[in-house]
Amino acid sequence: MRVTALIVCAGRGTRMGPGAPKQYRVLGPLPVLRHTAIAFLNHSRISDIAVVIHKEDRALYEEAVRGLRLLPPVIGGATRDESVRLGLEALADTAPDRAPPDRVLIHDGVRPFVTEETIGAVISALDEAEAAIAAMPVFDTIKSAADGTVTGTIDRSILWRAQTPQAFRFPTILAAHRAVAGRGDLPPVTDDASVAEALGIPVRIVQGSEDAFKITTEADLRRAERHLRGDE
Ligand SMILES: Nc1ccn([C@@H]2O[C@H](COP(=O)(O)OP(=O)(O)OP(=O)(O)O)[C@@H](O)[C@H]2O)c(=O)n1
Ligand SMILES: C[C@](O)(CO)[C@H](O)COP(=O)(O)O
Repeated sequence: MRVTALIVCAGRGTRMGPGAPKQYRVLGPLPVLRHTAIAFLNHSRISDIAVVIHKEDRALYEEAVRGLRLLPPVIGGATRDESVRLGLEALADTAPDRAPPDRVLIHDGVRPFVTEETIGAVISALDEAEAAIAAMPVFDTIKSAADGTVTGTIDRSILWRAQTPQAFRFPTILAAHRAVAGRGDLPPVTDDASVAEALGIPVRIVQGSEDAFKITTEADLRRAERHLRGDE
């Protein structure tokens, strides 16, 4: 069985502020992306890895992954879901040299601390399901509000914080992304489970890890440095 990790890294990291895109920022001794790629390279059930990059980041990418055995990078698009779809199409278009993957794990390149356990768990979940995502329960009290005033308290027992990897049987997610591409009648798509949900495909929840937080802001990068040092 071919299990491919599709690592999306074509964003601009605007919430991080000025400087190199966050996926190429140095975290400890290595670029963020290199940490992430190594986590998947070290997993015995991952067959290969492809990274989706921004068209202006080729040099940054080549430097960050120098010496790592990866599939050729794919140029992404203006939105995360477009980058994913372009990555999936590239994986589909590898015949006759290589058959498409059986399973694909779509992962944010800026979640470097993905765990071996979570990678294995989302892969295994696909034995019984077409889709499975890493997620974490909600521990805070969640409010709705309008004009700065609370309008209610949301039942947090039904809420989960979606993470990545988000794992799919490859034909399922390829068809789903193709089906929703360009549809203006759907709510904004911020993860790949949303694409599957839009088509009524059941998505299993798999326990993720608090360590697998997404690096979005400067504060997250500082948190990641502390995590790497073992200070949290
Ligand atoms: N057009 C895009 C947008 C995002 N991503 C990737 O999707 C992941 C999660 O997205 P996010 O954290 O929002 O990254 P950015 O879009 O770069 O951040 P911002 O919204 O702050 O610009 C990141 O690894 C990012 O590189 C992508 O491949 N293509
Ligand atoms: C895919 C994701 O990381 C799951 O939580 C999240 O949806 C990315 O959202 P962003 O708006 O691109 O940061």
